[in-house]
Amino acid sequence: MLGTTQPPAFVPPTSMWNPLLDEYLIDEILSLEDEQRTRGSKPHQTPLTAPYSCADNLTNLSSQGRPIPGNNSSGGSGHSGSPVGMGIPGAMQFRHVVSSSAPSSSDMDQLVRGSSQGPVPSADDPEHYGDRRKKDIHNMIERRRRYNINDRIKELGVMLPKGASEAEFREMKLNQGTILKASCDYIRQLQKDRDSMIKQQQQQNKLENAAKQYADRVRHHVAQSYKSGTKPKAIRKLNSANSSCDVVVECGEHCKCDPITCRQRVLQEGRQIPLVLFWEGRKGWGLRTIFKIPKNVFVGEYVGEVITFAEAKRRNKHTKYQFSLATAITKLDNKFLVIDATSLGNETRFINHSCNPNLVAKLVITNKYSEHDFRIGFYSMRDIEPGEELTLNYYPTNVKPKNSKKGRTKCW
Ligand SMILES: C[S@@+](CC[C@H](N)C(=O)[O-])C[C@H]1O[C@@H](n2cnc3c(N)ncnc32)[C@H](O)[C@@H]1O
Repeated sequence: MLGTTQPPAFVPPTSMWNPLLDEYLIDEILSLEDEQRTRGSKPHQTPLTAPYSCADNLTNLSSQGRPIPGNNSSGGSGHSGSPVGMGIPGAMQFRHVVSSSAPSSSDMDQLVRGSSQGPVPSADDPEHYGDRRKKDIHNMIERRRRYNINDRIKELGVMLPKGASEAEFREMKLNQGTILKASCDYIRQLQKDRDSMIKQQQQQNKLENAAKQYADRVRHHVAQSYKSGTKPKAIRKLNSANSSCDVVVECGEHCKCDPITCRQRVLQEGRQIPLVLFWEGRKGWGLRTIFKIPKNVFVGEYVGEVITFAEAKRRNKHTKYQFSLATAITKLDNKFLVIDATSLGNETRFINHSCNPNLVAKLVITNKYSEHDFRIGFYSMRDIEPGEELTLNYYPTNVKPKNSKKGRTKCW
């Protein structure tokens, strides 16, 4: 290999061991050695004064006027433990770390100088001498590589997570095989974790984008409705909320409308008008409005436990918070259910009775395919002034009041 103008085609190492690389190194060392010997034999040439290291040669070849193809690295000293970018083709990919327990540069130096123990081969037999030197250097490199591998495996063992308990970990027989296997497992786990983190991050980004788009759409629609002069949903009137209609049908999950802009989902959005609880003397607690409520506006929903008539009858003596659908409408498919707000309910259970009410109760259907989605909504029958009490006729004319005498509606 030495003496050829072109270096051998270099295959980037896929492992720590690369025979081509060894050959190349050995040839380079021997050629340097030859060069020195030749220089030293010429009397008028300056001998080498600085301590000369074989390992230094490996890393400083390029600076000594022997260009090595592909060598971009300035190199290190090659001494124990320091990362060295080898001055050889493909060195960029091959970051070599010299083992701390490996034979040192001076060992290598000695070897190259031929001061190692054992008979020195005669210089008269250059072929034999060359072969012997080659073999020694090869062995030395091989030893260094082995030490290096061992040290890196030890390092991996120290870096591995301790697992369940440190004591258990210490008891584990950490031979090189187990360390390598545990390292592979650990790296695999890290890769999995990284993948799932990336997925989570992507999911989160998606959700954030969706939320942002949603908020933008809401802002856009509110701005549009203000521009076109329509009122925002909070005090929007519902066409069907007039006293001549007992049933209000809202858009539900089967409607194709946009849930944000749909004007037929008023009750489903909940109460928008602020109300206050007020002590009404003999009537007990009552409900008042702080702001003016225009006519035909949704005010609130009566919520509670939905029970059967039979169950309502059984509980009747113990509660005053039952609201029967039959009192809001006369008949709906013969299904009369009762909403009991005794143990579960909201502020609308404090609406008191009046023969001259300002609210009307309506049956609201939000999902026409489910009989359980009948709900009770309260709507303003007229304009209600700020501070006025909200009232409802508990006994519409077509329903016989439970405490009436001779069919006459009891009215306070
Ligand atoms: C649904 S609750 C209304 C809230 C009730 N005021 C409270 O403090 O719990 C119905 C009860 O309120 C009382 N009530 C409602 N309207 C009334 C009125 N106009 N006059 C007297 N009491 C009334 C009756 O005791 C009735 O049984």
